[in-house]
Amino acid sequence: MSQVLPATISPALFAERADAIADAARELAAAGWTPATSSNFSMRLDAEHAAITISGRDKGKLGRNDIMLIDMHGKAVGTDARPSAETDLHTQIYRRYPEMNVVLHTHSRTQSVASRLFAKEDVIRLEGWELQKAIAGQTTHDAEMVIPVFPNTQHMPELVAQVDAWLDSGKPLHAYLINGHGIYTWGRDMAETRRHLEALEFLLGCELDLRRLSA
Ligand SMILES: CSC[C@@H](O)[C@@H](O)C(=O)COP(=O)(O)O
Ligand SMILES: [Zn+2]
Repeated sequence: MSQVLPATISPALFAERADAIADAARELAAAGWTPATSSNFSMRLDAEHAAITISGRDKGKLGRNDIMLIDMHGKAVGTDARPSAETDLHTQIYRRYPEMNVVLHTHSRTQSVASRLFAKEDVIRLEGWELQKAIAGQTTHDAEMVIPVFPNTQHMPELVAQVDAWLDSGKPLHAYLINGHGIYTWGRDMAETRRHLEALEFLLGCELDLRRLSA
């Protein structure tokens, strides 16, 4: 499946972003966070376009040809390939946060179990962990960081509406879990987004351990 680029996007830029996505995906897959073709990854290219993983590919074996171009409404651009089934959750972040350039979604065991356990409470409240400072803008362990857990659905507009409702209420949002599904987080560049994802994986694991030990 070939990718034709609009004249405004240089092949070098697309290749660089596609390689960055594939590299990150390979590393996250090696950590066991993308089982059975799950997870999806994207990077903004300009105000109107993003590069995103093609749906259904093994995320541990991605190359440049597994990444495609979309517009900010989630439509394929210059290819017949099918973008991630969860593309709308990526474009929503790019539309709502013009300063964000990377979105990562994974399905680790820790993320999956935490999403089920904390779904009853609708949110996970993180407080007192030094690693909260790995999230951009967080300056102390001594503040509460709230990660919502949204109900899962196969109907993407419902998920988008849940995230929109949270954002419209004015509450901060650094990441969210989807119940029984996984995590979404984002950042200004790949390094920041990877840091967010790693910190959240660690913090969710700590919260699970605390629940287990205090049961
Ligand atoms: C293989 S089950 C996981 C999928 O349903 C989905 O949640 C996912 O993360 C990957 O979907 P994809 O369409 O490949 O981006
Ligand atoms: Zn998913």
